[in-house]
Amino acid sequence: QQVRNDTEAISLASTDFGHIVKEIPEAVFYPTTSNDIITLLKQANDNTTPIAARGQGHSVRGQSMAQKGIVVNMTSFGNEGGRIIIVSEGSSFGPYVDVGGEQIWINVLGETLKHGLSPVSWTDYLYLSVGGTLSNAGISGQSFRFGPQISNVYELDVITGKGDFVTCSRNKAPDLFYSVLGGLGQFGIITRARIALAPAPTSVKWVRLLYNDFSAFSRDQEHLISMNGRMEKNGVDYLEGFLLMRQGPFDLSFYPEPDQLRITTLVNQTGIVYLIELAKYYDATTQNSVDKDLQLLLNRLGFVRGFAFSKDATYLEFLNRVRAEELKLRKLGLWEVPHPWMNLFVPKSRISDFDSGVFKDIFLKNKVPAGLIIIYPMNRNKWDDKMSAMTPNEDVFYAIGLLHSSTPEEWEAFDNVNKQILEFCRVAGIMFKQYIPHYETEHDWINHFGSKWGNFQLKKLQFDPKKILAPGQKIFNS
Ligand SMILES: Cc1cc2nc3c(=O)[nH]c(=O)nc-3n(C[C@H](O)[C@H](O)[C@H](O)COP(=O)(O)OP(=O)(O)OC[C@H]3O[C@@H](n4cnc5c(N)ncnc54)[C@H](O)[C@@H]3O)c2cc1C
Repeated sequence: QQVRNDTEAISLASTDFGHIVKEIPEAVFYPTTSNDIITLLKQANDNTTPIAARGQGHSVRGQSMAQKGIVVNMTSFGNEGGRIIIVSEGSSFGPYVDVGGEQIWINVLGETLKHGLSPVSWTDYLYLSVGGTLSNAGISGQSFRFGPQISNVYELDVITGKGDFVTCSRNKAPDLFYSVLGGLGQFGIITRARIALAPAPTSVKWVRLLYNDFSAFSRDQEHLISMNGRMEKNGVDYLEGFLLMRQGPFDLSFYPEPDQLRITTLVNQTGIVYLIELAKYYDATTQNSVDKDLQLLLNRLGFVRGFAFSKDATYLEFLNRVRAEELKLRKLGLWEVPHPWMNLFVPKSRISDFDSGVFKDIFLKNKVPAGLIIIYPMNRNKWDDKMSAMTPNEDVFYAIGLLHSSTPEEWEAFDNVNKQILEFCRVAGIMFKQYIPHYETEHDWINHFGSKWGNFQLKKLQFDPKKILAPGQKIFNS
């Protein structure tokens, strides 16, 4: 059945991973072909019905919801067409894969690995849809070298808000291509993406290094991302970072049991331990040299001696690492809980002020439970400013994820901490950008898009003049 308004379909479409916002649609539409979506969008234009594509609903603030509108549940898409994931190896720009916008990245990886190939840029968690991550940017520890996922797209099929089917790329209908990438679902529904591939490694050295000093930590992170050529052999293949804070909570399961106590002691002594997580990929041809290469690299870094931990994983295990966390949390009933998450991009020139004002003052001093805090730098020249995604205006900026899980009673307290952080940045004049942004007033959106706002508005008029798409973002209907 293509249109459903039963309780099950409606209640799924009126919630998301955030468990904070609830917006109830009139109905949920289950398309199988592009024509289904075209017909729906043409009708919706006639009636000005709000329409939201829902990939996996892993937004945290209702971005894939449509109050009194129609949610397009993309999971049914492609079921009749058979064209879901196709790997092509011979082309002038190298191997690529054509994937449905509804596909989740774990399945893209599974298919491409059968050919010994893999996308190069990832998100930490792979059960997100291609259309959903390309509507934001898609970032992870590979972004410093390859850019976000949106930098690795060759072509898209998009059904615009007007209901027109358009194949677009840097050369063909480039306005639509650039608008849609990072475009928060405002211009069209992505039904296919052509994504760059490269030979896949088989294995990974997965390393964590502990620091008790922020400046040594950030210096090393910035040094590691400066080695960012596509074929770079001496650097790392993945780089992220985390915080371990005295007040917790933190998870020590990565580390050998005999080391866990001394890690806890280090955290208690210093209050905050900064942790670099890096990975070096290898395969049969490099397995004899990878340990030596890694050692050479580590010798030059300033982590606390004796606090380097390494393990081997398959490439698949490593990329799919968050799945193991998900399954653990699900078992404890801690996955489907409120997630008042906030992600920021902070310019390198102000990162140490952010450390003092947010990590040391707001969190540590006030003993605020910190949840998972992720922090790692990226190179802006790997992003394409013609795309809709926003970054700070500096060559290097840090992605900071403040990923709290909470009880239904407590999420507002965490959200108040988020507000305090935003206020701190405002007062300190830190020119950050929100990633996976959440704003509720036009004024804030104008501020977010800065000099791109005029063009963003124009493209909205061109591709979705009735402003029916992705109302849950609250950009044009706040
Ligand atoms: C556990 C977890 C880990 C995460 N880790 C990362 C990470 O490491 N890096 C990162 O970058 N992000 C990460 N995210 C955030 C994630 O990338 C975004 O929330 C993304 O939007 C989720 O994809 P989705 O398929 O669930 O999208 P949805 O929540 O379903 O949709 C998001 C937006 O995209 C629109 N949309 C959905 N499908 C389409 C389509 N086919 N065409 C056009 N628009 C569409 C929706 O209307 C909505 O506005 C994480 C999220 C979670 C829950």
